[in-house]
Amino acid sequence: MSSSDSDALVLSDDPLHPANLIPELCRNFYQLGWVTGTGGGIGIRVGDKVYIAPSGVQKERILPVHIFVLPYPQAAPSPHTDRVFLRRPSLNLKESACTPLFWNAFELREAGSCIHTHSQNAVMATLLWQGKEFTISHQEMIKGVRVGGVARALSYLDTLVVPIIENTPNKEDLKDSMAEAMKEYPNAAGVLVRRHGAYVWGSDWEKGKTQAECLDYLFEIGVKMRQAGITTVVSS
Ligand SMILES: CSCCC(=O)C(=O)COP(=O)(O)O
Ligand SMILES: [Zn+2]
Repeated sequence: MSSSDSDALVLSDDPLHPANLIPELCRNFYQLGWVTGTGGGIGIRVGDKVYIAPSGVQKERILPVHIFVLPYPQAAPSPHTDRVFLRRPSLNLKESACTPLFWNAFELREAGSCIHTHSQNAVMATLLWQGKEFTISHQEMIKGVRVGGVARALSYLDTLVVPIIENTPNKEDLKDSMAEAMKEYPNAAGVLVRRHGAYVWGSDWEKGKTQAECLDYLFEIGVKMRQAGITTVVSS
């Protein structure tokens, strides 16, 4: 494929094209403090293509030409390449180190997007919930969260449970523990990574964004409640 052919995979006048959405969403997430200092990001899958941002760059300054495009499902990689690409940026960039983790959401939940945040709300939740689960109940925003991130919405009467996995020095090493947590908690809409952040997904980019917003709200209110010493639920 020539570079102009492969550029056609990321150059579009449509603001909803994933190569336009990823830069826009990353700018929004930067304002929320989710992707500062180059950390965090989003991967979007539409049908048989996955769109991924570069690694280690200022995520709020990404352009469509910086986007990698990978086939989905991923063909078996050759011994000389880790991954198969339909399009790589001409600049000397590497795909996000989150790619294998985003793949967990695509494969295990048939997700259409996966968002990785370095939100301090998520990190604080993993510090105040020292076990392997974050839980919260009796919050209206629980109704915005979907079972498994992609199915029916939870009810006000449901308790939200998000598994917490331990961080590792190398991001790639999180793939297996994230997948194990997703299998052990099939109803969870995301996975928290202790002292690091969260991975949240949805069936498309909009629903993934909504899931990430609802979960981040619940991490924040949960943290504030613990810090205020509120441990009981008062009814009526
Ligand atoms: C200060 S960022 C450390 C690496 C990390 O956790 C991260 O999310 C960055 O991922 P990237 O997409 O830049 O490979
Ligand atoms: Zn990270």
